[in-house]
This record gives sequence, structure tokens and C-alpha cells, in this order.
Amino acid sequence: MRFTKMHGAGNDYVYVNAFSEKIEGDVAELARKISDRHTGVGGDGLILICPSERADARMRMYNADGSESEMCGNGVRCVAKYVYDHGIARKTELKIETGRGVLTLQVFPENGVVTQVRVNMGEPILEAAKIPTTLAGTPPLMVPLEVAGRTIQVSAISMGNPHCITFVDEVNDDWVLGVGPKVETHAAFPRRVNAEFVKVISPTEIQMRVWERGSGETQACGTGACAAAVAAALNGLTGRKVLCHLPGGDLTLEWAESDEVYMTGPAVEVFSGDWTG
Ligand SMILES: N[C@H](CCC[C@H](N)C(=O)O)C(=O)O
Repeated sequence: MRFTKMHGAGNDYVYVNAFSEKIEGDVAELARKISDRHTGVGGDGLILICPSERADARMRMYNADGSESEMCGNGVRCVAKYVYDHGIARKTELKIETGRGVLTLQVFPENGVVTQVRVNMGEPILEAAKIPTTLAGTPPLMVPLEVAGRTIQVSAISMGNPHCITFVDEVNDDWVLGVGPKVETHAAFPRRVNAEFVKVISPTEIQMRVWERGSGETQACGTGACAAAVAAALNGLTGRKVLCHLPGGDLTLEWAESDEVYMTGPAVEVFSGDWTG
């Protein structure tokens, strides 16, 4: 099976073109095996680029533990790059079907190869039951959560997939590796949750690290950065346009007056190969 390794701000996935490749058997099992950094290709998960009846392509995204997620912001930018660069649809405005509907993306090619992608990520989902979380509020903002023997203040937002944002003074391992896994599996989040730890640098700049549901710490999370930007604006910590610094690079987020969140960031193809495992 032919695969392509791509990343967006260091958030790396193994991509398979399901227009041409036949994906057989248990996809969750394939995602676990192929994502393994010692015995597989290595990545934060597996993304299938599939035909769609409603869009130029459809993205299906699996975490490294085999669980399927509704959305992936860094992934959808890479899918758009793949669709353009590999000639599935040679248009600078693309539609990609995801678990949260059809998204519109703008690709920016340089010498025929896409380097940056801007995505209309849609409106944030603020209703607690739809995030889903048992925390109170629309959305829950700075609400207490008992975790790892302490009480922290968290905000919850969905961008199609669930996020729990904690604003901290310093983004460090204690938060991300210590608290992150406990937030992921906290009973307040019935479908588990992606946990973001965010330092506000200025009204236009934030720094973030993420502990992802199903994949652990990753170098960046597009949906998480959008959720963090919305939570920061709603908490009055920033304006509606921010630059987000992540371990693997920067993303630009803008929560437009239309209520839609626009994300701009890099998409990079690294190598291709044949999976024989
Ligand atoms: N890294 C992805 C999000 C993956 C989310 C996944 N871990 C989940 O279970 O929702 C992003 O760029 O948006």
C-alpha cells in the first residue's frame, strides 16, 4: 500500500490516497501499526484521502491509538495540499468533507507546490452537551475541574472534536505530561478530550502545547489552536485574531465576525513509500 508522510507544524500523519489504494481489513489496527515510531512508519495517526460525493475529497482521520476523530485541522490542510499537488483537483479553492461537514480551503502554491493553506474551520460549538462535556456553561469558561489532586480552571470548546483549554503561567511538562492525560480521560468528558495548555503572551499572541486524545503530546493541533483562540477571546484574554506558537511551528487564527474560525498554516510533504506490514 502506497503512503505519503506529511506534517503541518510538526503534527505528522501517514496519508493514504484512497482514490487509488485499496484499504483492506481493520483500519483502527492499521492506524495503530503504521503510527508506531519504532515498528511502523511513525506518526500521530493515519489519514485517509477518500473520494466524496459532496466535495473534492473526504478526510478520515485516526489517532495513533486507532480511535477515529471527527476533525483534524493540521490534517485537513495537508489533505488540501495533497489534493492540489497530486492533481486530484487542481484548484486553489478546495472543498474537503470531514466529520464536521464540508470545509472550504484556500491553497497557496509556490512554483506549483502548496506551502500554506487557509481553512474555514466553521463555527465553534459552544453548547456543553454537544462538546460533549458535563461541565456547566455555554461554553464552560474558567470552570473548576478536579484533576491530579488539584483544582484547575478550564474552558471547553468543540471545533467538531472536543477540546479542554487551561490557561497557565508557564506551559511546561507538569501541565502537558502530568495533567494532560488526566484531563483526556476525566469523567467530565464522556468522549474523552484533547487537552490544551495555553500561555497568553499578548492580546494577539499565545503559546500552546497539547496533549491529544488518542495520540499523546503532538507538536501542534490545528483544531486545538482554534479552540484556544476562541476560549482566549471569550475569556477576554486576547482579541479575535491571534498568532499561536506551538512546538512545531506557528498557526494564525482569526475568529471572524461571521462566527467562523479561519486558520492559516503550513503543509509539508516529507516522503512516500510502500507499506508492507
Ligand atoms: N491534531 C489535530 C487534531 C486531532 C484531534 C484528535 N486527537 C482527536 O481525537 O480529536 C488537529 O490538528 O486538529
